Amino acid sequence: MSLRWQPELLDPAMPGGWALVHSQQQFLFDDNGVLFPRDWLRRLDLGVVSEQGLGYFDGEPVFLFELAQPEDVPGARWQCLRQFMLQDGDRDLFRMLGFAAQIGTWAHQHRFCGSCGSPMQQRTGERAMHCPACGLHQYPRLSPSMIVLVTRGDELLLARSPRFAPGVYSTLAGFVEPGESLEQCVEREVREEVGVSIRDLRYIGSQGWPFPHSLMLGFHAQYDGGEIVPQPEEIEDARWFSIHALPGLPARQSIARYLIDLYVASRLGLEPPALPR
Ligand SMILES: NC(=O)c1ccc[n+]([C@@H]2O[C@H](COP(=O)([O-])OP(=O)(O)OC[C@H]3O[C@@H](n4cnc5c(N)ncnc54)[C@H](O)[C@@H]3O)[C@@H](O)[C@H]2O)c1
Ligand SMILES: [Mg+2]
Ligand SMILES: [Zn+2]
Repeated sequence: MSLRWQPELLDPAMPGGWALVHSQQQFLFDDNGVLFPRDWLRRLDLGVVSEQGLGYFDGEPVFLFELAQPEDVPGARWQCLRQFMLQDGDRDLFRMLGFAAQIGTWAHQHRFCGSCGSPMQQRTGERAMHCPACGLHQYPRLSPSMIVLVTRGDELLLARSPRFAPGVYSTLAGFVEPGESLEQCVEREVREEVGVSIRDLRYIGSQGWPFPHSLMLGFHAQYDGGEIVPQPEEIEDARWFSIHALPGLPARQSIARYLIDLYVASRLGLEPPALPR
């Protein structure tokens, strides 16, 4: 893995450095990019709700200014995290922004103790919020989610959610529920979303996914039985597609796309793709 982006717990009391400005899944940027001199940003007097030391980009310390809402800054604009992902450029930059968005949103949403309502404080020495009144600790939130490509020989079961861009179909995904194993989650989600049963579940790989705080655990599975019945509201359409006539597919940077490309490559005897990180 590349070394341009290295997360690390930096003390915000440290002087200088660069800073990202984040609010509601958007980042401030200008002609020089998303990193601004931190001391210059300080003088703008923005509505910062949390400042976090994130790590090193190209060896330079990077901090985060989390704002309550996106504010106007002369000469700069705001752009969604998803847009940065789709600009097929710098993977390290996107990994840094994905990390920053998750830490910033988490810090913003844990300013007050969920147990007693007191203001929380940032802990020194670990990435956690701490309630001085009742002792509660809160760590950055991660939601394990499974994602699975169901296949039947040369056919792939792909579905579309009403949220997708027109014509795009993808693999099935869903959040793990308390008490369930990943295997049970995959079987349940496939049953709920398309009504079919599966067998020969095989774990393929994982991907951190900052929309909004998922850890994607990717599988291949074989179709076992049942007719496709799309889940009302969640699934607009689901069908079998031949590997020779695929519809619009998810972004190259997603593990959804990797699961599809990997299977197609194996059927066609092609070189396997690399797991996006
Ligand atoms: N990287 C990829 O390739 C890829 C592809 C597809 C989906 N995903 C991600 O997988 C995750 C799950 O996919 P889905 O949207 O199909 O899930 P899903 O099928 O479980 O349905 C989403 C709904 O589940 C509910 N929900 C249950 N637990 C939740 C939790 N912990 N956080 C938020 N909502 C919760 C909400 O009502 C939400 O609207 C999402 O974060 C999505 O962005 C990633
Ligand atoms: Mg789903
Ligand atoms: Zn408390």
